[in-house]
Amino acid sequence: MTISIAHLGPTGTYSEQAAVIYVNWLTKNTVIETILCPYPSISQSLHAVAKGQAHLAVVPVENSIEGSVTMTLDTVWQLDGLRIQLALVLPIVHNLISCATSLDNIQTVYSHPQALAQCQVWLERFLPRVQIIANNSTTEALERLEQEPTTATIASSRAAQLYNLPILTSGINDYPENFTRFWVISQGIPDAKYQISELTYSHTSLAFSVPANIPGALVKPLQIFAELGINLSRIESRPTKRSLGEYLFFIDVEADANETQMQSALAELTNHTEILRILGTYNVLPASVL
Ligand SMILES: O=C(O)C(=O)Cc1ccccc1
Repeated sequence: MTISIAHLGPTGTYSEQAAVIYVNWLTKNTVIETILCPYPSISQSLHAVAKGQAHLAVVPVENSIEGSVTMTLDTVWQLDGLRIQLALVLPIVHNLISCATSLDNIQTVYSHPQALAQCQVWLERFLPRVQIIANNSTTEALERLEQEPTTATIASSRAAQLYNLPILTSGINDYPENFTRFWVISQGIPDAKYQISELTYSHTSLAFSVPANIPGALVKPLQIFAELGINLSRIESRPTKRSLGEYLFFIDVEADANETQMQSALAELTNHTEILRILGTYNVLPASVL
């Protein structure tokens, strides 16, 4: 069986790097064969899965410095039926890739907004006068660098290698401890063949809207987990896009959705939420696999 895996392209993105790690793990642990399919945006890779054009998508969801990748959260909410099969966390090391011989010759820097944000102090210090242009991905502008020696891109060393381009300065992220969490996402019911086969799952991700914008609307959903002694590892709000000040909540819970306590929590949660989506119950690929 061959499955297609959508990811943010063109080739060499951090998302592709995460997809390759997942593919290596699949190859070692299953008989599944894979084909990687680059898409021009995170949203398009998720739409490809929703439309059945790809079996899976590997998308960034959260960075330890910059926080949520809002495009991922918004699209996962919008496309009902997507399921998280697995998570993996990748260390991120950004590099300034350019054919310029010195920083003084650079006029424009391109990259994905997350990468630009993760290097903003470095950029202000070493390239305070350059024009900064946000792209859909860290690799979108790489093909122009050879023709435009006054431009640079922030991307991975793997990307520099793939495009045969020089790294002018390496390790330019503002914080050395820089990690991004990726989700492996499918459409429909969870599928054991894409997951780490263990008896239980370590995480469950939920998203919900609350019935009314009233005092305490969020307290009750949170109280359910507190009272059952279930730990939350993340909470994020996003605008509903219906009216100013109305939010959706994304919650990661350190528990298996199939456990009895979680089943009670989820049943109770339906009484205190407007729309409740269980985005997935899954494990995290161990760091030893990276
Ligand atoms: O543009 C990429 O390479 C991506 O995969 C998005 C991204 C950007 C910066 C850090 C992690 C993921």
